[in-house]
Amino acid sequence: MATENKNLSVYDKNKIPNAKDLRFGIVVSEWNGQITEALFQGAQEALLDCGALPENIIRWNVPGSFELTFGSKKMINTQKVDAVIAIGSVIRGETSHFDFVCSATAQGIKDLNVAYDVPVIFCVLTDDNIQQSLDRSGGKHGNKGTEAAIAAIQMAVLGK
Ligand SMILES: Nc1c(NC[C@H](O)[C@H](O)[C@H](O)CO)[nH]c(=O)[nH]c1=O
Ligand SMILES: CC(=O)[C@@H](O)COP(=O)(O)O
Repeated sequence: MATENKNLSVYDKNKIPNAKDLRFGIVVSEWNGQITEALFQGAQEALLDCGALPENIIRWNVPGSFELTFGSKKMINTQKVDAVIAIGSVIRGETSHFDFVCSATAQGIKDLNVAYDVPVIFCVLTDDNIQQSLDRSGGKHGNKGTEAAIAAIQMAVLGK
């Protein structure tokens, strides 16, 4: 199902575990800050709505999406979190740099999920234009940050 057929912000709170005892790290890329701030707001609001305590949400900023892997690894190694949400916005430019940044970021975050026992949620928009990014960070398709927060809660309690 493509995003256009699903609202990223819709969740059934009754089916989501309470997050009051969970600690979350959120690593936010500063590239395309208008978009990543909206994604962060969506994620933070959903975590709080599901019972997370404000003091249990630790936010770090990194320069760009490529640095999300290192930032998430350092968050895991130093902050005793139950899940990490990696937030980024990559928008295609004139060159193939987009492909390398997207691929490296996706692979890097996947590698963290293999190497560590802390889930790292891929909340990185990889869009062809700014409108697609706006539509997925609080626009007509909802907020990917909300979706990522719900996934973070679900993965944090998986197997417990
Ligand atoms: N063009 C975008 C970037 N580029 C920067 C890289 O992510 C990285 O910070 C740089 O190559 C230094 O290592 N990053 C984004 O997050 N979004 C973009 O659209
Ligand atoms: C995703 C990128 O790195 C891209 O926005 C950079 O733009 P350009 O390919 O025009 O240098």
